[in-house]
Amino acid sequence: MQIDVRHASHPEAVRGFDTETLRRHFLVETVFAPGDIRLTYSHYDRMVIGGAAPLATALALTAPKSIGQETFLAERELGVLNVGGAGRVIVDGTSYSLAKYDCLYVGRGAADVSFESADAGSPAKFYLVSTPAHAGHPTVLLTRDKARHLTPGEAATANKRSIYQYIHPEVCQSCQLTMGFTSLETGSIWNTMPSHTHDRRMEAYLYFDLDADQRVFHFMGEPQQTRHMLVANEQAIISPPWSIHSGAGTKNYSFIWAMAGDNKSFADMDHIAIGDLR
Ligand SMILES: O=C[C@H](O)[C@@H](O)CC(=O)C(=O)O
Ligand SMILES: [Zn+2]
Repeated sequence: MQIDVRHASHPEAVRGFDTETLRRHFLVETVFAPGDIRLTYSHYDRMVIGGAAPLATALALTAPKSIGQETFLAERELGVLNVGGAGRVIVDGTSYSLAKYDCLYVGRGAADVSFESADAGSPAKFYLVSTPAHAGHPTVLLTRDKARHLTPGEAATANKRSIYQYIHPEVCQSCQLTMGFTSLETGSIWNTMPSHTHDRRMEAYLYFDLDADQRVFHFMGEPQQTRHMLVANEQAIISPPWSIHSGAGTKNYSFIWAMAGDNKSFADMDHIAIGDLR
């Protein structure tokens, strides 16, 4: 297991970042390393994102020094969403089967968490998001049919999409974590346009189901100081609370979004008119 610590950047500093510096601070190039767990610890709201990609043997979630606890979830909650083949997450001896697009919420205090693939030839890819938590909520398996399903956007603006909300106040209890995924229809390429910010919460995206030779132009930055990063399949971005987070793909794709901060609202976004972006 490896953990990469990313400190928070002030928006005034980010105005001067070149491409490599932007990518070093805000892009996670390797989320899934076969047979390993890779984590990135962001100091924005202390969100940890990463991937568990088990092959023939199970992978255990241990507590690196950055977490400061005996066990990873001693003071944290965890969301797991599978974007690979079928697999299992074992939490304190209880095994949960996750097909692709299934999600598991693991409450604070779970001591032993491990990940297995059902078939090493078609390995599971568990995307992980963990945030500090000060109460224990029940661990719950959320299959795709349990998610809240929204269908915003239009073909004319190339943003017709399905949003599946899993770790969401109407679906499951959590302390501060919200998590789900969004899938664009063929021919639609824009996510989150018009853009928004929510300084109350940071956000992270994992782009997936994107063809290997295609890319997403991910837009970030203050609304009048936008920058972009070119993102490939199964790469993640960290979105600071002050930043827009919108993407335009060279083809349709999906992405897992997750947020942490002062509330779990989806209704308080600060929208930015397209004409006001710079
Ligand atoms: O604050 C909410 C997040 O940015 C995502 O839920 C947005 C999203 O999935 C979309 O517009 O497609
Ligand atoms: Zn957002």
